[in-house]
Amino acid sequence: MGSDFKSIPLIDISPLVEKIDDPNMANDKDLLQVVRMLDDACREAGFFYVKGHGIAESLMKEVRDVTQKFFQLPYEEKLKIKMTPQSGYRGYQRVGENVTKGKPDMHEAIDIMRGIALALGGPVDAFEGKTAGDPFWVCRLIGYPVSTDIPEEQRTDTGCGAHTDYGLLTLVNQDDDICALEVRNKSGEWIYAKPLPGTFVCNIGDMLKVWSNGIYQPTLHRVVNNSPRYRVSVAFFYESNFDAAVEPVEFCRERTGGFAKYEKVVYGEHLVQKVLTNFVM
Ligand SMILES: O=C(O)CCC(=O)C(=O)O
Ligand SMILES: [Fe+2]
Repeated sequence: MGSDFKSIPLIDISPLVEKIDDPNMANDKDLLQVVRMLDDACREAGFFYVKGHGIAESLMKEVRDVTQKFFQLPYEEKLKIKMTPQSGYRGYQRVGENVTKGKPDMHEAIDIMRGIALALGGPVDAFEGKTAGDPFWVCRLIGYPVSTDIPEEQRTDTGCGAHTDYGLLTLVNQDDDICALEVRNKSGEWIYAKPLPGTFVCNIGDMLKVWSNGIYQPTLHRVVNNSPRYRVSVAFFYESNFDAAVEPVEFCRERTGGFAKYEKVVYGEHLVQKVLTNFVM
């Protein structure tokens, strides 16, 4: 579990995308090969790139361009959609408002999500009648300013401090010409997840560790924008339902000595605990 990987694998998932609704998918050799590569990547690095996902590179770029445009607006404009408890913790977060391990992160962001208001006791009506049992996802648009554009008294050296993601799987559409996302291997070296145009960088989160009884381990990562340009990324977090009780599944327990290495976790509780320690208002 975990290794001294020096680079992050790139996986062409087109056989999987093509056959995803095919009842005979389990007999497809190309598809099985993709599944094997995904399995290896989750065991070794906890990180992988995907191509062949079917989303046009032009659309991925457009999403980043719109994100960039929003963050260029005057601060007063951005504040019109400010993230508050009343907004269900959706909306705009200024530079320094997000905190990782006690240190303010040098990024601004917009969170678009559902479910979390219920978990945090926010207004349920903001969520169009959705209930706690609905699948949970969060989309986060992130901007990392050039450090000299941040007032010196606010400035730290990290765009986003070292962390693992909370949920199951994260997909990141990152700027295609700025190297800033770093992933830690077992020896403690930081390996760049350098941009590969047209790909998503994917990584597994804390819940997949519990579910797989530790066969898959989430990997620490951080963002440091040392480039002379503003960087944007768009992250999609795929998560457990907030009321889901996640525990090691039986076939993973059998493969790892027969007993559960992790206790049952109610996802909403894990999330609230992590989000509240990551947030200042
Ligand atoms: O901006 C990135 O490339 C990654 C951001 C990240 O790790 C996160 O928001 O959890
Ligand atoms: Fe992350």
